[in-house]
Amino acid sequence: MPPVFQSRVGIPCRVGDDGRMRTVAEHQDAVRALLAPLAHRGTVDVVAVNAAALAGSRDVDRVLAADVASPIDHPPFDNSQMDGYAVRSVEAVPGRVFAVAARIAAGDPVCTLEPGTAAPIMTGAAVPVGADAIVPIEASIPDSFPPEEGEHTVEFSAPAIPGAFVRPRGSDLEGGRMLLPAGTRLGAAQWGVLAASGIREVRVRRRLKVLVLSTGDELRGAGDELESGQIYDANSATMAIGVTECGATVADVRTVTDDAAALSAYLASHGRSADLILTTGGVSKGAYEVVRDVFEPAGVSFSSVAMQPGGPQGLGLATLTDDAGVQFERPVVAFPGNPVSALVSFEMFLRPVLRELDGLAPRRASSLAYLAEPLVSPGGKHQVRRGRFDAAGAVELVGGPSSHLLHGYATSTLLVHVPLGVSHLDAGAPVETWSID
Ligand SMILES: Nc1nc2c(c(=O)[nH]1)N[C@H]1C(S)=C(S)[C@@H](COP(=O)(O)OP(=O)(O)OC[C@H]3O[C@@H](n4cnc5c(N)ncnc54)[C@H](O)[C@@H]3O)O[C@H]1N2
Ligand code: MOO
Repeated sequence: MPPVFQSRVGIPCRVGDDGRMRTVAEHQDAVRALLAPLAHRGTVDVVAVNAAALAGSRDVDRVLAADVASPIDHPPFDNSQMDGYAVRSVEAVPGRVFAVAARIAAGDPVCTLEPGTAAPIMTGAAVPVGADAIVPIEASIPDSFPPEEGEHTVEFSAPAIPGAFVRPRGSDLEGGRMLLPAGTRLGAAQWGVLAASGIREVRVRRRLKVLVLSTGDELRGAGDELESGQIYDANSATMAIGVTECGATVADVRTVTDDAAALSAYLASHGRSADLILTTGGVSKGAYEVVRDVFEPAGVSFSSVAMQPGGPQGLGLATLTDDAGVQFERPVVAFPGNPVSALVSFEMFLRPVLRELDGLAPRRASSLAYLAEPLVSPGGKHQVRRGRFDAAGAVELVGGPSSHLLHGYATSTLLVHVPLGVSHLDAGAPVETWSID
């Protein structure tokens, strides 16, 4: 029974008959297995719970490495939910006249309410000892606070119910209980509750470090003059930013030439700095396949995956040697150089695993949609096209299937999946789409 690519919206398809190529699902599993040990990267970072330092920093988006218990009750004391009067509920019947006690503002220390009095209290202020209910100012007569000077009286138009408009101490969370468990992704609300607990710093998972290497003699960087036959390097940007969007960090991003000795020297000096080495280019069948030349002898396998674009792939644990002559191992994921091939490979193989390792939702939102136009696909491969919704909600394709069409990719909002075994789809046919908007 040949392996099956199980589409996320349930379109199963058989693998082609040649039996030589890996299926997408098999390669996905291989990448996940290779990178699984990175889940147990030992060290943690300590980040200060400091709004000013966190604002605008990448540290806002971190994952807790350890459980955090609350050192205090939330709220830390019974407090008023309304601007009104703190009263003893048994006394507060309509028609009864109260002497107005001293005002209680948020931030004032806890005081005591004398019997027969009602204390003006502001939202968030500590409920005085003896009071068990708050009457909102709207239910008082007069319905505005009297001046602080002089003696005043107040009555209420409705009875006070015990506990009314009191926010009891510990009603959100009692001190000592779990505030946030290990593995929690920190966002605005989570940083807020840490701050509200008075916690000064938290231990977060260290980010994965990825070495991003683009290979090719033809590649130049922004600011360089292009000479004949040269192009600007796109993959350094797509891969480094893709990695960053997965919560990982880029140990170094480098454009390297098709010079095996130079790449080996670079790996000797920088290879240890990363958890993972991600390369683009130099993996197919040309005369200058530097990635293959350097990593194949180091233990990385190069094979074809039944996917288009993104067919040629390298994957494995490389045994490398550092400048001191000491061997070390690093997982290597090698994508083809064509920019769309590299991006589609990233989407299909690396993005889900990196995001999962960082506690992020691994999958793109997917939906079944209908093609606005017919398409053809190599039946023996899972094709990934780029597209967007037209005005009628059908999927129009953006550009052709070729793997150099990066502008088309950049102006698309959908990846359109044409499963293995399908060589033609009519307009109106259902397709699985992933939102890359
Ligand atoms: N005889 C064969 N030729 C090719 C095959 C094959 O099976 N037999 N496969 C083709 C496929 S499919 C792909 S994909 C590419 C993969 O090639 P490489 O990974 O070796 O990549 P390069 O040759 O280095 O580059 C391919 C293409 O992409 C451009 N490129 C590379 N890096 C970048 C970058 N960082 N930024 C922008 N553009 C980049 C490069 O200039 C080439 O045009 O092989 C096919 N050939
Ligand atoms: O498989 Mo290649 O990645 O089409 O250009």
